[in-house]
Amino acid sequence: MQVIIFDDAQQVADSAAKWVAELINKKAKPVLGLATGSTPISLYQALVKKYQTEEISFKDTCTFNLDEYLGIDENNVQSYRHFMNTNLFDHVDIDKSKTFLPTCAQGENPRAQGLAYEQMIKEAGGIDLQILGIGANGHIGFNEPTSSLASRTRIKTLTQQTLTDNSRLFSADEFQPTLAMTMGIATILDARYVLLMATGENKAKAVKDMVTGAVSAMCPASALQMHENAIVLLDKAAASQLEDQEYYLWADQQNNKINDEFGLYHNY
Ligand SMILES: N[C@@H]1[C@@H](O)[C@H](O)[C@@H](COP(=O)(O)O)O[C@@H]1O
Repeated sequence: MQVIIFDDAQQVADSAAKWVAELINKKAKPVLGLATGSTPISLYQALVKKYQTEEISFKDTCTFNLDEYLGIDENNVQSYRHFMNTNLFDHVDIDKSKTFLPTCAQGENPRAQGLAYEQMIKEAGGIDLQILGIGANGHIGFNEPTSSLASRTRIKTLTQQTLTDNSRLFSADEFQPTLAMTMGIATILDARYVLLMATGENKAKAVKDMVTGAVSAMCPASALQMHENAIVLLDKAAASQLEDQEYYLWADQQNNKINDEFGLYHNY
């Protein structure tokens, strides 16, 4: 796990955008895994800027989102499809027919939908780079604590903590779904690279558990310790409970020299 600590959230977003841009520019048919939540919004803004300045084009990129609420219409402003359209897809040259979310409409079988999503990822050649945020309870996607580390795309019941954390995004008269479809932890671990962004003090405990805690279903993000290419981008507040901050900063300086010479990716 490569832990990189930045002064602030904007630097985290700029660094994440650099990883995405290098992938998009390097691969003929990049497959990008995307996340929702407030953390990656600044990444998407940075990517839109890079598109506007012609540093990148999304025309050959295919995307798979981590999760989506169950039975939600894509025109509902609370749907993650709406989130992706308004934060990224509507502002770049991506072909929307190549952007996928693990949807499950009313009446559809969530188990069959989960299997179909896994198959689609496989047919696209697998995910090159998966963007992740982290929940305050250590969840990734909607893989709540106790999720199997071998889980695949499926229906998941959200925890009270996640519902409370996300309730800020819903107005009082709006229905807040309690069920979601999410890529599983094994699905996420299959990505060639994973890039987790975490900012703010309220993520510090989850970040500590993920980076230095035991690999455990109680902290789903800790499964990333088993990933060959997991990069964790943190601002100082999110890194504040890590004991080895000096070491991470020093190791990053060494890595930067290698990155400057050989690029960020090594196994394409
Ligand atoms: N399913 C999403 C996660 O993918 C996201 O990482 C998490 C944290 O969101 P935020 O970045 O808003 O803190 O919230 C949601 O539950």
